[in-house]
Amino acid sequence: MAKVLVSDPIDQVGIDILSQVAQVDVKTKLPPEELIKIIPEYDALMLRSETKVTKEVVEAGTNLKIIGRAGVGVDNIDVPAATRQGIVVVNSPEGNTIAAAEHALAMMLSLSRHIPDANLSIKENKWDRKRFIGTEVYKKTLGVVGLGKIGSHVASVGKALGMKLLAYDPFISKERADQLGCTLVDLDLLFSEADYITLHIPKTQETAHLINREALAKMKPTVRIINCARGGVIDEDALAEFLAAGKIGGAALDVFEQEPLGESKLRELTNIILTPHLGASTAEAQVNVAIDVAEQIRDVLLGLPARSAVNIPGLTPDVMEKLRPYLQLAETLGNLVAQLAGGRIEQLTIRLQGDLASNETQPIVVAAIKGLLSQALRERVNYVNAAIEAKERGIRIIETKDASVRGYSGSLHLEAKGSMGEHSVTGALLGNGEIRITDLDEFPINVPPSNYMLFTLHRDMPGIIGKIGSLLGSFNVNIASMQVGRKIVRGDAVMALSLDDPLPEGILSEITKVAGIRDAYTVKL
Ligand SMILES: NC(=O)C1=CN([C@@H]2O[C@H](COP(=O)(O)OP(=O)(O)OC[C@H]3O[C@@H](n4cnc5c(N)ncnc54)[C@H](O)[C@@H]3O)[C@@H](O)[C@H]2O)C=CC1
Ligand SMILES: O=C(O)C(=O)COP(=O)(O)O
Repeated sequence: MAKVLVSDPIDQVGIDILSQVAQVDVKTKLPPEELIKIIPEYDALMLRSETKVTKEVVEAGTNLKIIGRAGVGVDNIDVPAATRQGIVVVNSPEGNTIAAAEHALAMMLSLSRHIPDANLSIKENKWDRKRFIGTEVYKKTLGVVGLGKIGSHVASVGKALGMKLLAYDPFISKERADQLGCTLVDLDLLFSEADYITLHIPKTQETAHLINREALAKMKPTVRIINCARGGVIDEDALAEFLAAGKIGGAALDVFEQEPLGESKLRELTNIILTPHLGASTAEAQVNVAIDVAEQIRDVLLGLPARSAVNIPGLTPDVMEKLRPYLQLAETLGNLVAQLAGGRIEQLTIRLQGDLASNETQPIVVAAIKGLLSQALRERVNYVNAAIEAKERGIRIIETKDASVRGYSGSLHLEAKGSMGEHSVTGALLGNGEIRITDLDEFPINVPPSNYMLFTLHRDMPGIIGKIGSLLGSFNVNIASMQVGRKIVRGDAVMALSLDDPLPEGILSEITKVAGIRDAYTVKL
C-alpha cells in the first residue's frame, strides 16, 4: 500500500480521502534532518507553509510521486528540484481565496479603527475612547498590487465599501481591471496615490523587496500597508524604520521574511498589526484545500492525472482525456524513433499535421519526448521531467505544425538526429483510436505497433522476404504480420514485421548478412 506523509496540520477530511488509497502518517513540526531521514519511505507528501521542502528533502524522497501543497503558495517547495526528479507538485489554487481576501480586508478595517489596540485597552480595564479615533475607508483610495484571485476579491469588496480602486498587475488586461472597477496604473502612481496598499502577489525574483525604502519614500505619510501575500515582498527593516519615524501611517502583516517570526523590531511598534500567517486559516478554506489536494494525491497514486499540477503546464485531466490517444501515439513514435536512431540523440523534430496542428500541442510534444527518453531513462522519465531531461541532455526539440491533411485527418511525424544517423517515423490514429505507423524513413507503410518488431531497409528484389521469413523460422520466431513499403519498383524498400516473440541474440547480424539487406533494426515497444 502506498504511504503518504502529512507534515503540516490539515483538515481530517483530507486524511479520510488519502486513507482510501494509502497508509497516512501525520507527523507535524518535523526537524529538517528527521524529514530527510523518513521521506524515502513515502510515495506522497502533503503539507502547508510550515514544512520546507528543500532540494535535500526532494532528493532524499526517492519514492515520491507527488507533493501536495494544501494552499496556494509553493515557495516553500523546491519545485525545480521536484520537476527534475519527476515529482508532480500540486496546489489548491482557489480553496483559500476568500479566506485570504477576507483576512486582508479585516486587516484594513482593523488598521482604520484600531481594533486590536482598543480590544487590548478595554481588557486592561480602561475606557479610552479618545485614543482610538479612526478613519473611514469610504472614498479612500485602495491600491491593489496583484489583481489575481485574492486581489480581485479584495477589490470587489473595496468597491462595495465605496473605495476608489487603483491596481498594479502587469499580467492583467485592462478589460479585467475595468470589470472590477479598478484603474490599472504603474507602481509609482499607485504608491503615491493610495491611502491603503494591499499586496496580493507571489514572492518571485521580481517581487522580492518590492516594498523597500525607495518605494516607501514615494508613499503618503498616512498610507497603510497590508501584506497577506508573502513575507519578503516587503523589506521588513525598511518598513520598521518608516513606521518608527512616522513616515507612513501603519501596516498590517500576516506573513514574514522568516516564519515563525523570531526576534523582530516589528513587535515593538505600535502602528502595526501582526498575525501569525492566518490568511488561509478558516474552517471553510481548510476543508476546501484539504479536499482539493488530497483528491489530487489520491488520483496520482492511482495513476490518474492531477488537476492543478504546477509543474505540468497544460496537462489537466480534461486535456488528458481529450488527448489520451494522441499522447499514446506520440509516446510510441518517440520510443520507436529513439530505437531506430540508436546512440545519443541530438535533435528531435516533431511535426504535428492536420487536426493535430490545431490541438493543444504542448502535451503531445512532451509525450513524444517522454517516449524518446524512455529508452535511456525507463520509468524515471514522466510528463513532469521529460522536457527538462531533454534539455539537460542537450537534445534540441523543434516543433512544427502543418495544418494540411495527408491521408489521415491528423498525423504526427518525428525525426531524430543522433550520433548514429537520422531516422523518421510518422503515425496516425484510426477512427477507433488504434495507432498505425504510416511511414518509416519516408517509406510508406501501414502497420500497428506491437511489442516486438523488426524493420529492415533492403533492395526490393525477389526472394528477400522469403529468406527473412525462413531465418526467423529457424530461430523459432513467429511472425504476426509483415508489410513492405517502397517508393519505386526494384528500388529501396522497408519491411516492417510484427513478431510474437522477442528476437534472440545474434539474429540481427544473420539478417544483415542476407543479400540485399542494407540495415536491420529490432524494436521493443
Ligand atoms: N496569507 C495567507 O495565508 C495566504 C497567502 N496567499 C498568497 O497570496 C498571493 C496571491 O494569491 P492568489 O491571488 O491566489 O494568486 P494569483 O496567482 O491568482 O494572483 C497573483 C497575481 O499576482 C500577479 N503578479 C505576478 N507578478 C507580479 C508582479 N511582479 N507585480 C504585480 N503583480 C504580479 C499575477 O499576474 C497575478 O494576477 C500568493 O503569494 C499566495 O501565496 C494565498 C493564500 C493564503
Ligand atoms: O496558501 C497559501 O499560499 C498560504 O500562504 C496559506 O498558508 P497555510 O496553508 O495556512 O500555511
